[in-house]
Amino acid sequence: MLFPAVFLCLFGEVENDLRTKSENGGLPLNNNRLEQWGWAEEWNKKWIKTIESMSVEEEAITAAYEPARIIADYGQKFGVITAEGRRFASLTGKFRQRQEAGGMKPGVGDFIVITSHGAQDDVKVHEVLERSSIIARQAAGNETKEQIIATNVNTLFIVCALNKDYNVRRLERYLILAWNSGANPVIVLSKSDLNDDVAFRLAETDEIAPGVPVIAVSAKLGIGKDLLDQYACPGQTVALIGSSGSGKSTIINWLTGQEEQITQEVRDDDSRGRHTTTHRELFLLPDGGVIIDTPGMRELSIWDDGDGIARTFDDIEQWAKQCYFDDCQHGREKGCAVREAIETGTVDASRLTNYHKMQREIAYQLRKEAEVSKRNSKSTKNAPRRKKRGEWRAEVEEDFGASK
Ligand SMILES: Nc1nc2c(ncn2[C@@H]2O[C@H](COP(=O)(O)OP(=O)(O)OP(=O)(O)O)[C@@H](O)[C@H]2O)c(=O)[nH]1
Ligand SMILES: [Zn+2]
Repeated sequence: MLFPAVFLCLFGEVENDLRTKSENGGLPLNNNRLEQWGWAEEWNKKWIKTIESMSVEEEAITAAYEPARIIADYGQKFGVITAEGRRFASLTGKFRQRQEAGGMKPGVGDFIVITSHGAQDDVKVHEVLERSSIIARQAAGNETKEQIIATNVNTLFIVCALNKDYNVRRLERYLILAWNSGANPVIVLSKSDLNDDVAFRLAETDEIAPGVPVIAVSAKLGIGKDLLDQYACPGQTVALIGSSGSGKSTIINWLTGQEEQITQEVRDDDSRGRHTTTHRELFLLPDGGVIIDTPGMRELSIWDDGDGIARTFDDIEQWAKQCYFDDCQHGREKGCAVREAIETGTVDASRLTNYHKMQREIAYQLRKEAEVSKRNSKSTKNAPRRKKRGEWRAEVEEDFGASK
């Protein structure tokens, strides 16, 4: 046994002894509630690491630290799964201070360290375990800020309907986000009943997403569920992203076997109402595993801090290595291998256009970010007003124009 301390009883009797801080290494074998919600072996290690790095905070003097998972974000409060079931939780004062000082914000999917006194609303969030993946985008509006969509996701379903919503350029945008997240992307072409030539669309999508599984499903006709089930299985966390109306909620209902999303319990006490709770929630799948719904996106500005562009446009980057000039922009330069690939029909011209566009967008974000931090470091008194609508925004809307 690798971690003899791991299986000490953490959930049963709470030991008020401070020894529990270092000894309560993880989950007892006979408690499978968090395992149902995606807790796997790797989290035991992360749990020990986190607990050992923490001091004993005020709340932890009378209650031991316990693991939990965030399943919903209501703003001030979070919906969490603890050993006892669903609870509302809030950040400790110390955590909030850290966050206000620019520290990280917990997100849906996070495994966390809590203290609980058994009461419904008394759960405190002390710490977040190191994430295995972060699905994030550039926050809507003109702020330069990362917005976390979901964390600790194994597979990301990029959902695109096989109707007029279908748009390969938008899929490329989602792929950049996916590759940056650390989750494995799977493209799900939904509403296959609305298309007469699904095989054509599958092939077309394959071309722009080398190495990414592409599947077609119809929730309406019940076709392709087995293709989704291979990812949505025990111990796995799946999240869905895609435009508004692409069929994400319908897929969740289909996989969970629920007509209504099963959040009533939490929603009843949620003063912020129905709308917010139908979004960005984590649901349990009947055979194990969890699935996260995310809001339909009207726009998606990518937040590139990884190799998302390089992986999404790997074919272009490979051709570019063969260009005559190292700094070739693939315009009219002599000996451009990318142009040649386009002329021979190997690469689509609009794919190159999108590649340039995504690079411009990221460069613009980075410039803006630099400006903001420069401005923040000076007096804010004479700071120039923000532009209302940047050029990048118009380009994002162009990609999302067809969707609601
Ligand atoms: N024909 C057909 N329609 C579908 C299918 N799946 C979903 N729809 C319809 O598409 C519409 C949008 O589906 P939703 O599941 O609400 O889409 P969503 O992506 O969750 O939308 P947001 O919540 O706005 O992000 C609904 O009217 C569904 O009935 C399908 O397989 N075939
Ligand atoms: Zn070139």
